[in-house]
Amino acid sequence: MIKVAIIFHSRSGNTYQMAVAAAAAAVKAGAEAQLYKVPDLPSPMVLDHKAYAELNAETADVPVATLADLVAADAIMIGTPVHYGLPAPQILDFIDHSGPVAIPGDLANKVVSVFASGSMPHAGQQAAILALHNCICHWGSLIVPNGSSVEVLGLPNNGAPYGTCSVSRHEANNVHEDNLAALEYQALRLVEVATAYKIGREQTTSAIKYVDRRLLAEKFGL
Ligand SMILES: Cc1cc2nc3c(=O)[nH]c(=O)nc-3n(C[C@H](O)[C@H](O)[C@H](O)COP(=O)(O)O)c2cc1C
Repeated sequence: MIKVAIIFHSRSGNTYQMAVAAAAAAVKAGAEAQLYKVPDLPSPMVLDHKAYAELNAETADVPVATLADLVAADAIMIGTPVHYGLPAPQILDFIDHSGPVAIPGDLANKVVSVFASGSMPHAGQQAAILALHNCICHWGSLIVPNGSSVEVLGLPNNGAPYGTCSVSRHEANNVHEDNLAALEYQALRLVEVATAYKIGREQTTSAIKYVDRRLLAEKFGL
């Protein structure tokens, strides 16, 4: 069974709502799904303190992501709020610390897909997703975008081929049903690609086997 790790950061619940929908969709697609929140930073800029406190209580039992969780997964979804047109710094900080598994190629056979929530239309959701696509290239993983061929992706509140984007209008837990439907497609597509890739890898020679772990251990202390 394909294991999907859904890694997210959220402050007012929108990205969390998207992550929950993605997990349900991955399970519906026949995979095993686990949500992970990335560690918070020491002094987060919080706009909606009530929603932040409620979300902290609601996600108290959601495990904090570790690098081992990335390695254990076949497929990874990353969910982020948009911060000044970029992914949230919590997500970037987590990725910054992924060297010990990224450098030796332990993430190279992962299939990865990204979604984002911003407050306003055209205010950086796609830029944030594409910024995370850059990181995924450094991991050597396979990016699964949404594309635009399927009807659900053309619903009025969808349209970004890169990954599902929501517009919260500064409201907590305000993800539109069009976006939830797009996430169902995105998770199904991710599970499909991860399944095909897993079967295909059993029938081919892995390029990753050429990684010289001894050299990396010497150079980076990994
Ligand atoms: C520091 C900061 C910067 C933000 N910058 C943007 C931005 O560039 N574009 C945007 O659409 N929303 C921006 N927002 C709003 C959030 O992205 C938006 O409210 C999002 O839905 C929050 O997701 P969450 O409910 O999962 O926390 C910003 C919020 C914060 C706290």
